[in-house]
Parts: sequence; structure tokens; C-alpha cells
Amino acid sequence: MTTNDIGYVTADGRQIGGVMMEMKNITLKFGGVVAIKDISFDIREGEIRAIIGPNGAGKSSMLNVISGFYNPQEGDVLFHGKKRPQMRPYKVAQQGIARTFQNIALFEGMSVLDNVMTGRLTHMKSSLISQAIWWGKAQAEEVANREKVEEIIDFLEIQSIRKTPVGRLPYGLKKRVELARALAAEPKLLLLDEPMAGMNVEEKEDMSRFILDVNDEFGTTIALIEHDMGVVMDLSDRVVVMDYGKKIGDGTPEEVRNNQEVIDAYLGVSHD
Ligand SMILES: Nc1ncnc2c1ncn2[C@@H]1O[C@H](COP(=O)(O)OP(=O)(O)OP(=O)(O)O)[C@@H](O)[C@H]1O
Repeated sequence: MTTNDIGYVTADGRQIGGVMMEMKNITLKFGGVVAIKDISFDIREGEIRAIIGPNGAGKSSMLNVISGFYNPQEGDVLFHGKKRPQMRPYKVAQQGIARTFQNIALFEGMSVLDNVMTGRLTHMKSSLISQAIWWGKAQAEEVANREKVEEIIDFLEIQSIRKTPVGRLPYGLKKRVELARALAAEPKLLLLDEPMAGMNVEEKEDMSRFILDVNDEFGTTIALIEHDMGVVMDLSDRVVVMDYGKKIGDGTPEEVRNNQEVIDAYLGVSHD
């Protein structure tokens, strides 16, 4: 498949746009450990982009570079063509980037609704003082935020558990609530950290469907990392494959599946 400045058309006929985020020659080290070695790739408007690789390949490190949490020692991250400095998490959120975590990061004692509501924080303009003075305005904002949250709760089919404390939910549903919270921020770029990890087959199918629906319905660009190659192949438009911190493949699922270096990495063929 070839890409150009304008974008490309996917196998299922969707138009993908220009470059949203570009990783240029990224190298990230932890002391003597080189977690990412000179990797370049881009993420385009509207696409579902996966980063896969065996254990320790450097996927989480890469997601943390994309999210702005890690600052690479070498290379640049360009967001909408502009070099991006290291940013605090709230700045990242303000830029329209939201994420989920591998180890679910929700407030266990709070209801589903309240957890999803926390995803709206970046959209809440009223300060405590202005809420006191302009009570009506703050109330209107609260109603608008509630409406958005209810829309997402309906979309992800979690209406029946909206009042349930998150701590009481099974794993698969917690993952869905985390997705709901990230969506509540109305992100332009959604980062998913192993969204299918620890799920059974049915839960994986549900999550795949929701990821596709989010991309289709809201036009959200999605970048996800996954350990399991199988689950992302049907889902992704393009896939980056990492192994031992290096990029060993980049292309459509079909291209990546037929790449000998990728096949060897997943079969555990020795590097010497
Ligand atoms: N905070 C850290 N401090 C030191 N070394 C780290 C740190 N984070 C990652 N590493 C090392 O960097 C390398 C890449 O790790 P990373 O977690 O990014 O891989 P991964 O592909 O996400 O692995 P997994 O699939 O097991 O989660 C590993 O050798 C790991 O031990």
C-alpha cells in the first residue's frame, strides 16, 4: 500500500487523511537499556494504527512517547506538523489526546457514571469561584457535560450499570468503562494500551466492535498497542511491528503478516 500527503483509501473503502502525528528517529533509553532504537512512523487522521510486538519489544515505551509522558533522548515528535515538547498530562489532554491504561485506572468506589464524568474535566470551564457567581452558567455546563456522558454510555451499551460502583464490575466491563471515560474527553487521538489484555474471546470481540464503532461514528483516530498479533489484524488499517526496541515491520495487516522478520520474531527465532 502506498500513502501520500493527502492520505490513502483503506481496503474497506474508508478515506484516511494526512499525517496527524509523526515519530521521527525516536530513541529512548532507561540507563543502559535501549527501549526504542531509532524508530520512525506516522499516525494519520482517521486511521486505526496498531503497534504490536512480543514481550519487552518497547510498545509501552512507545505509547508513553506518543502520549507525551516520556521524552525521548533522540528524535522528534511532530503533532500536526509542529515539534512537540514534553508535556504534563493535562496539556496532553487539552491537545485532544486521551488514553486508557493496561492496568485499569478507574476510581473503584465511584459509580460508572461518575467515573465517565471525570473524563469531561478538560471540558469544564467554570472555576469554583465562577460557579458561585454565575451559578446558572455552571449549571448549563453541567447539563451539557451530562448529556455528552449519557450519549457515550448509550453508545458503549453500559446503561444498565451506570449507577454501579466500578469495583463490582467484571474485568471486561471495567475496560469498557475506561474506554467510555477516555471518549468523554472527545479526543481527536485515542491511545489504547492493550485494550484486549486479559479478556476472554467474547469480551475481545465486543471490544473490537466498539473500537471500530468509535472510529466510524466519531471519526476518532486510534493508536493502540497489543501483544497479541491476532486480535489487531482485523481491526487495524496499518501496523507497526517492534522487536527488541527496533521497528521490524510497518504496513497493512496483510503486508505485516507476510513479513519474514515479523514471523521470525513471533516464532522466537534467535537473533544471532
Ligand atoms: N521505566 C523503566 N525503567 C527501566 N527500564 C524500562 C522501563 N520501562 C521499560 N523498560 C525496559 O524497556 C524495554 C521495553 O519495555 P516495554 O515495557 O516498553 O515493552 P513492551 O513491548 O510494552 O512489553 P510488554 O508487552 O511485556 O508490556 C524492556 O527491556 C523493559 O525492561
